[in-house]
Amino acid sequence: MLNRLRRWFCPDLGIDLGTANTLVAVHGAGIVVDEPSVVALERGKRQILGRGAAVGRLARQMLGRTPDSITAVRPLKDGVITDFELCEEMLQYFIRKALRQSTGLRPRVVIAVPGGITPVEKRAVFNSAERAGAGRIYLIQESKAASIGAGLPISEPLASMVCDIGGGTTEVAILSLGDIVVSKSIRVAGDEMDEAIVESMRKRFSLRIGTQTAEQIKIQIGSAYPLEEELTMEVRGLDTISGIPRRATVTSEEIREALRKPIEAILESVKHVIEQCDPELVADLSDTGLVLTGGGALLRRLDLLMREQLGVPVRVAEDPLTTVARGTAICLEHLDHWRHSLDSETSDV
Ligand SMILES: Nc1ncnc2c1ncn2[C@@H]1O[C@H](COP(=O)(O)OP(=O)(O)OP(=O)(O)O)[C@@H](O)[C@H]1O
Repeated sequence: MLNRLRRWFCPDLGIDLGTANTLVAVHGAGIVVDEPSVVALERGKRQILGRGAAVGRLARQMLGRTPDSITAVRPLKDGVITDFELCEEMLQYFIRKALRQSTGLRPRVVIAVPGGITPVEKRAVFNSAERAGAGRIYLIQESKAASIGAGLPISEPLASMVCDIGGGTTEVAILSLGDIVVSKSIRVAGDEMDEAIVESMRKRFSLRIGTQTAEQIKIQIGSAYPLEEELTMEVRGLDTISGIPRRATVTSEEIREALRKPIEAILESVKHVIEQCDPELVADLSDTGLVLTGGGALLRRLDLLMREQLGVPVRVAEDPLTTVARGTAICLEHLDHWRHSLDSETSDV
């Protein structure tokens, strides 16, 4: 009763602290924060602009287009915190936004983290969350949160497989009886795809573009497998020889070729996980298949390529960008069931 009252005043928060986006989910209210993981600073200073409000969407608009006096920074890279102070301020901003009104109480939070993070990186997440105002803090592996969010029957004695392709990391796991049986986390995901497009534009078209433009190209015409109708897009950039702005028309075939390496790396990690798994569980996969989550799952026809290469059914989760955050919220809802398998720490509540 006391707990329920406490939660009414200060709801528990599920957080997908991502390289590209941070999402906060509240039980009963769904996703209440969905913003890019970016902060804007005055160049040479450590203070976030707008008295700490230039965070998320507002800061992202500044990324790559900032006047010389302003710089926009992402506090995470490859799924882990690279700037502790800024990450803490960003988290604080998002937690406040999610709670709407301050009661002085510290919320319980479940934070999704990549499977491959080191103890030092884990500590950084605990510390940032604690200083950002969290009470008891639980860490859950992203692949597990993704499986829960995608509604996979992971508590059953049956293999479920998930591949979460985010901005900084790809998390692949086979789960059964509530836990991860085999997993792999690689630091190749959406950001690496954007870099591959930047590189290809430079080599093929002698055109310099930023990663923001590369991401737009990926989203607009990117694909992993031939399309029924191939697409084109006009891209603006700087001619690497003359140094003046120029346009070029790029095709989806060219972008597919540019994305070949990162996609191959992701496919290899999925194959590796399948190879490591017990044959009995692998047999289940021909029925249960693989579920793709994370923003990278939205790449056109990635499911088709994977199905062809892996020989198991592959489907994209519903609303893949929010699957991990929804998984953390479900986990909070059934904390007694999941608690034993989570890392946890508490600050003075
Ligand atoms: N339609 C799309 N096609 C391809 N990629 C997409 C699409 N929409 C978003 N993305 C990519 O998805 C990535 C962001 O996904 P997501 O929000 O799941 O990652 P994250 O949780 O922030 O990262 P991580 O889990 O690595 O910390 C970005 O690289 C973005 O470019």
